[in-house]
Amino acid sequence: MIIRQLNEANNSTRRVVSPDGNWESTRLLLKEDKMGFSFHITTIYKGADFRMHYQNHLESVYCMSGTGEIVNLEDNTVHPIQEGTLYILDKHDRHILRAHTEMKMACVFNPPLNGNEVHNKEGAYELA
Ligand SMILES: CC(=O)NCC[C@H](N)C(=O)O
Repeated sequence: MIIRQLNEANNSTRRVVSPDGNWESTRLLLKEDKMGFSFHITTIYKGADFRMHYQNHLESVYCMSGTGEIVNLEDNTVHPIQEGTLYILDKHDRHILRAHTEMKMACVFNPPLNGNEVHNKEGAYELA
């Protein structure tokens, strides 16, 4: 069994701050834990408006607090995000995320991240 505390992880190298100024993410569970997925608590900063395309990963994102919206660039639909919303990028969907307020998200990635990934120009994480 593995037990981790967010407040401890926030003060460690598990906390990654994106150089683009849009988000930070504390990666509580990583590839090295051999669970087959990684689990992160992510803060999207208020006013963030950015494009992503996880070409190499599937991702589920659950909103714990805050409000915003996601644009599905595959069909140009816009979906509000609020506490309790889960969006699932099951088709490597190109998307834009907008934060109307700060948003706290719980994120699961398959395959798991190694720990220090930040987005490349495409808004993807490279595979190690
Ligand atoms: C929701 C989202 O994809 N935010 C970018 C950061 C990512 N969740 C991560 O934890 O690396």
